[in-house]
Amino acid sequence: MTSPVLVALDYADTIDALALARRLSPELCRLKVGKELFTRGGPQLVERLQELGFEIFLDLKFHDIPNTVAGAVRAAADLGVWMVNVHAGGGRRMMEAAAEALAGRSRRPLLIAVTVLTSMTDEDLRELGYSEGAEARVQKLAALTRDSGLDGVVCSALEAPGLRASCGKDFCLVTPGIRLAGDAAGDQRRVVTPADALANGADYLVIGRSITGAGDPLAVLQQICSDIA
Ligand SMILES: O=C(O)c1cc(=O)[nH]c(=O)n1[C@@H]1O[C@H](COP(=O)(O)O)[C@@H](O)[C@H]1O
Repeated sequence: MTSPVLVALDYADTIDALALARRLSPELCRLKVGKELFTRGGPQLVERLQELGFEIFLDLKFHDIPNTVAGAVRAAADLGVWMVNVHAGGGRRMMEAAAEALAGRSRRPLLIAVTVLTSMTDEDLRELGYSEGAEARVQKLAALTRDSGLDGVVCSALEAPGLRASCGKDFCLVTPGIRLAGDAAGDQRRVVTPADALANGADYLVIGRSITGAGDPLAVLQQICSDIA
């Protein structure tokens, strides 16, 4: 599996999610199960997608007290998922507890922290009381994430060059907010094309509606994979 594409299965219905998965191929992508679909389909759906041969990014963005997040991450690992995430805003002790919960497992998911959501702008951050912009805030949260022993971060590919320089080549950069030329940004604000995201140093591209909303999702996925090969 060399494809960097993670297809976001943001569906309200498990039947639709499974139908899309059956049209795609584990050779071309991994699948991301987020809050909406997991709340509908639960662990059983994750297991069914894994039975189809897909590796799963369980995107539940855990953000709670350290003990609770450690337990949630352990539960995700027991499901056999490939990647799981927490919010870096939960702080050092929360992230350390999450990393500790996975320590010593023979097979463990990659543990990643969300920095600043790709739907947010500098103005949104100011409203929350942060004087720094997204770039500086992502840098700060990524450094804390790395120091807390996690494998990498979720960020916009706009921040990837700076993070590659500061966090090193082995720090995993997962980038949503991916849009094909001409696609509507929708609720996303910090958007980048697949080729530019990889050129900026991203390891993985999270792509939802550009694929799931297409008339022929497999054709779009194949086109993306050939464009970035
Ligand atoms: O953690 C994520 O995956 C995530 C973090 C972030 O900052 N921004 C973001 O869009 N995501 C997820 O990435 C996906 C993007 O979907 P599209 O905007 O449809 O490509 C959604 O499932 C989001 O939940």
